[in-house]
Amino acid sequence: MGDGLRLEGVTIALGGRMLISITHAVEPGEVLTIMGPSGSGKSTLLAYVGGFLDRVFEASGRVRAGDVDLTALPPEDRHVGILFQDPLLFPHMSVAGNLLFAIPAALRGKSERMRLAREALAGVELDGMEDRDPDTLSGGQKARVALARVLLSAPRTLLLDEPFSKLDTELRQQMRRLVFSKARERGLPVLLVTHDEADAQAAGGPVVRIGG
Ligand SMILES: Nc1ncnc2c1ncn2[C@@H]1O[C@H](COP(=O)(O)OP(=O)(O)OP(=O)(O)O)[C@@H](O)[C@H]1O
Repeated sequence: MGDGLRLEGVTIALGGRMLISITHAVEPGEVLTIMGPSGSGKSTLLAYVGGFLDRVFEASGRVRAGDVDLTALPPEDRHVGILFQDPLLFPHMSVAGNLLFAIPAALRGKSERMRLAREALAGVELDGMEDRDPDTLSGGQKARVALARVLLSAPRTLLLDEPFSKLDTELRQQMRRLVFSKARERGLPVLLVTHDEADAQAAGGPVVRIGG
């Protein structure tokens, strides 16, 4: 089981106006849903956790994963996995290429890397799709490749920025189940940003409402 995530006295302001003020603990496998009107600062909070907040914002407070203070680390050392609205697959690489790219560099053996990529594809019910071009996949399949890729990157926490919003109702339900079950299996704490109350309900965890 992984570590929990703690937001400790996190405040983010823009031009002297306070956008976010939050203290919250997220248990391993738990989803904290963050809701609020457009422009309230939801994506900004994820950027702070990921370490890529634009310098125009004034931010303070700590983000900890277990005993590790993520705020003291550069983004590449935080091991934070992110899924956005768009799957953001590299179009010039095969599905396997997109997956291999995410595997930590320390795992160098080619056949071992390929085995992990195949296993990750099977884990999102895309067995045998490794040679396909992303362009030839459906929206739901692309979303699952993006999920497989983020899981392969060995994240210690998952940030979800409206990752279901472009999927139709049925696919959205499937994708929610898949993402939340993977997070539970691996004991990953999750921050989910969404406008959709049904996402929050499916996530089953606490909901924080910001702004408005
Ligand atoms: N790089 C930036 N420079 C200046 N202002 C920014 C920047 N990025 C975001 N903002 C502003 O910060 C505020 C919060 O934006 P953010 O994207 O976090 O909102 P959000 O709640 O995620 O909105 P939405 O639901 O529309 O995605 C907004 O007023 C936005 O205009």
